[in-house]
Amino acid sequence: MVPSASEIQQIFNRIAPVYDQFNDWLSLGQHRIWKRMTIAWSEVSPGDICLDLCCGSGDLTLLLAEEVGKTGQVFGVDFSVELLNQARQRPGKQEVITWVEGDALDLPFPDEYFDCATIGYGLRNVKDIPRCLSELHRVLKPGAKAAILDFHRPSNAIAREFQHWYLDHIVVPLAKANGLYNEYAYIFPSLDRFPIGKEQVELARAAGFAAATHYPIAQGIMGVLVVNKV
Ligand SMILES: C/C(=C\Cc1cc(O)c2ccccc2c1O)CCC[C@H](C)CCC[C@H](C)CCCC(C)C
Ligand SMILES: C[S@@+](CC[C@H](N)C(=O)[O-])C[C@H]1O[C@@H](n2cnc3c(N)ncnc32)[C@H](O)[C@@H]1O
Repeated sequence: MVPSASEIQQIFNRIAPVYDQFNDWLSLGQHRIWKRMTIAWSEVSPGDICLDLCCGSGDLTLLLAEEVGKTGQVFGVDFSVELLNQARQRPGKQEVITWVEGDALDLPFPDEYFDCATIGYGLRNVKDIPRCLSELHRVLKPGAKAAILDFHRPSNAIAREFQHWYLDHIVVPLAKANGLYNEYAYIFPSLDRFPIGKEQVELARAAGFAAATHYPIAQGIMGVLVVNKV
């Protein structure tokens, strides 16, 4: 069964206390590299006004904040109050960041407001991917780029087998031991129905992005969709 938006919100509120620690453990620290690659693809520059959509505990938001310098601004948007609370407490360049409790499907920003944007592990979790992409397109300035990091279903059969095995035998048991079985068991079905790279490119074009490229990373277990509003 596909969870409702409020069930998704509850999943992330419940995992908030362990979210960062689990990401480090489960990815053996690799998610930090994938997030730095995402920042590079966003082409963030000093002085930019940036959006980190579905910011969660704020990894990408804090990385963007390092790049925009003193004159830039970064907005981190999420609908999980508990993850936003974690984000607010983290060390880093908080002075250029505004944390916003909001819905990725109905963004509280004017048209053409942002110079660049990121989404980390958010697109797969929203209820309406075309609408999320269309909102992203609306709030970006002409010429702006966005980089969207998420799980991906590898085309290589060995990598695909490994991904299934890892989710079933490492991720879910660790979560279960910490009373979070349902929350982490949700990752596999959400990945199973998530469009693959080629389909993501088509969705981005339909949302109005003139250019869109999907880059598989980590043997195709993850991917970054880079979109450009021309
Ligand atoms: C970054 C990670 C998870 C983010 C994440 C995303 C979600 O949508 C969730 C939904 C519900 C609960 C939690 C999450 C959530 O934490 C961690 C990802 C780890 C991966 C499962 C795979 C890591 C595999 C390897 C150890 C790296 C292999 C690299 C290689 C080159 C093959
Ligand atoms: C897996 S977490 C990713 C957090 C962070 N971006 C990262 O890379 O670690 C997915 C996030 O998407 C948020 N999310 C899902 N649907 C949303 C929506 N409609 N509006 C705002 N946030 C949403 C969740 O609350 C959660 O914080």
